Amino acid sequence: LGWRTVKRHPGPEKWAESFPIANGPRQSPIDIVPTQAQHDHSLKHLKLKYDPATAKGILNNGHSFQVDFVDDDNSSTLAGGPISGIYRLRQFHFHWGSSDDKGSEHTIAGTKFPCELHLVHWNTKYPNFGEAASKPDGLAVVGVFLKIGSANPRLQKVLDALDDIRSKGRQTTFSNFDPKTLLPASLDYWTYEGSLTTPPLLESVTWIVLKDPISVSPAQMAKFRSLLFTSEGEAPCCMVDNYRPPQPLKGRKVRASFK
Ligand SMILES: Oc1ccc(S)c(O)c1
Ligand SMILES: [Zn+2]
Repeated sequence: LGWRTVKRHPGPEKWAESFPIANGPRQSPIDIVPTQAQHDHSLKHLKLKYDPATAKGILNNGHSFQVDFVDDDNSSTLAGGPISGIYRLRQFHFHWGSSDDKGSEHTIAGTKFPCELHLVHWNTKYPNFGEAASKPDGLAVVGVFLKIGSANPRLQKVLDALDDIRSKGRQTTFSNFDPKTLLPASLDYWTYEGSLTTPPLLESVTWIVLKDPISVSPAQMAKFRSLLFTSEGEAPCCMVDNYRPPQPLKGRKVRASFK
């Protein structure tokens, strides 16, 4: 293998060796085909209630970066939509590409976006995130596409924090941030039953993928790509292409909240 082709980080094609669920019946992401999605008028509108004071920190975990939230009460929650009960916001993170023509995990009729935001919530019928993550109705993740356009001022505070967490394992405080400011005007969504898209690939996620993207500029995308997969002291490897490609639908139905 030439140096260009050597795989520094065992990518998605290797995951099934350690995580057989990678070939399971409800894996994510998927390609969403709008014409094949079924409008379900019994789907409720999304109820998102986020308290900026619950923002806690920002961490480079070696496969993405995440903004963590205090989740020991119902200050920041998701309800309504396809889910029953109340789910608490745990963290949000992104997946992105090495160039603007790829990077999202879900695709829309084959169209890839340069980046995708995941807001991760856990079902409060379970005692904590770890317990919920192992249950079929344990997690609800809101997915938001980012599309190249004008610079998005709402992203800037997150991107400005990346200078302090360039390497794997770095974290810093991140407070007073309302993730609702990252959402598009319309909360129309597709929903289906799926999984985490990174190991352990647990099949515990009700996916809620918003139809409308938010904008991100090429310069802002370059900030994402300035992060490193590697720890300080290791040969630096840019954190890019941390997306899993679409997985087989295996008979699942995708429902639409809109006509
Ligand atoms: O906890 C997580 C939930 C969803 C996704 S896609 C993750 O990467 C982690
Ligand atoms: Zn994710």
